[in-house]
Amino acid sequence: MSDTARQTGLIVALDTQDPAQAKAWAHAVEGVAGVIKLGMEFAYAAGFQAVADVAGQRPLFLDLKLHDIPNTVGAAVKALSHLRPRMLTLHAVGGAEMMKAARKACDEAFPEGERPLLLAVTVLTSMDNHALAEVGVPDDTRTQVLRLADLAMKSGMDGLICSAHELKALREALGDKPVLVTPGIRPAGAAKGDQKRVMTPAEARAAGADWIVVGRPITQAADPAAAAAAIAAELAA
Ligand SMILES: O=C(O)c1cc(=O)[nH]c(=O)n1[C@@H]1O[C@H](COP(=O)(O)O)[C@@H](O)[C@H]1O
Repeated sequence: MSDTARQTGLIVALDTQDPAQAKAWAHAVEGVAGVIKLGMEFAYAAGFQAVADVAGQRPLFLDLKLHDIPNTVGAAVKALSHLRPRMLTLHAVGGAEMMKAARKACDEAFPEGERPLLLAVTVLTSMDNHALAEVGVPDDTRTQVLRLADLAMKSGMDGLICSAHELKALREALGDKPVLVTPGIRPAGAAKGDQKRVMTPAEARAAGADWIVVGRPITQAADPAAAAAAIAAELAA
C-alpha cells in the first residue's frame, strides 16, 4: 500500500482515574477518534465496570500490557473478553509461548470471530538506546523492535505497538499485514513529557502508521475537542 493510500486513524488515550473525566473526554472526541484507549491507570483506579461504562458502544483499546507466564496471560485474556475490546496489548518480551497462549485464549473466547486485535508492545516509546542498555539489551531500539516484531508476528499477534521511528523498517520487513500502532505522537511544538521516540501525526502517517495514539496533547489541551480535531485534520491532509 502506498503511503498516500494509507488511512491513519486516531486513538485517544483517556489517561485519568476519574470516570466522569474519561466520559467527558470520550464525548469531546466523539466522531474524531476512531477508537478510545483505556489503560492500567483508569482500570486500576476505577475498575472494569467503569471501563465498560466509559466505552459504551465505542470501539475500545484496552491497554493493559499483559506480561506474565503463559497460563496466567491466557486466563487474563479470557477474563477480559466480556469487555469485547477492539484491541488488547501485551508485552512481546513475555515471549513466544506467552503470546501464543494469549492468541489461543482469544480464539477460544471469541469462537464466532470478531475477536480483539492482539497488539504486541515492542520497545516502549519512553525508552531510548541508553534505557535499553540499562535493562541488558545491547542493541539499539530499532534492532530490538524488529527482533520482537518478528517474534510477535510468528506467535500469532495481529499487530505491534512501536514508535513511529521504526515504522518504515517494520513495513519493509513485514509488509502491510501487521496493524502498526504508534504512541509517542506529538504535534509540532508540543511538550514531549516522558516520551523519547516521538514524531508528529503527519510524519507517523507518512511513515506507515495504521493508528496513532495521542493522550496528553489532547486531554491536557485547553480545548480537547479542538486539539483532537486538529490532529485528525493533520492526518487527513
Ligand atoms: O501501549 C501503549 O499504548 C503505549 C506504548 C508505548 O510504547 N508508549 C506509550 O506511550 N503508550 C501509551 O500511549 C499513551 C501515550 O500518551 P501521551 O504521551 O500522553 O500521548 C499512554 O496511554 C501510554 O500508556
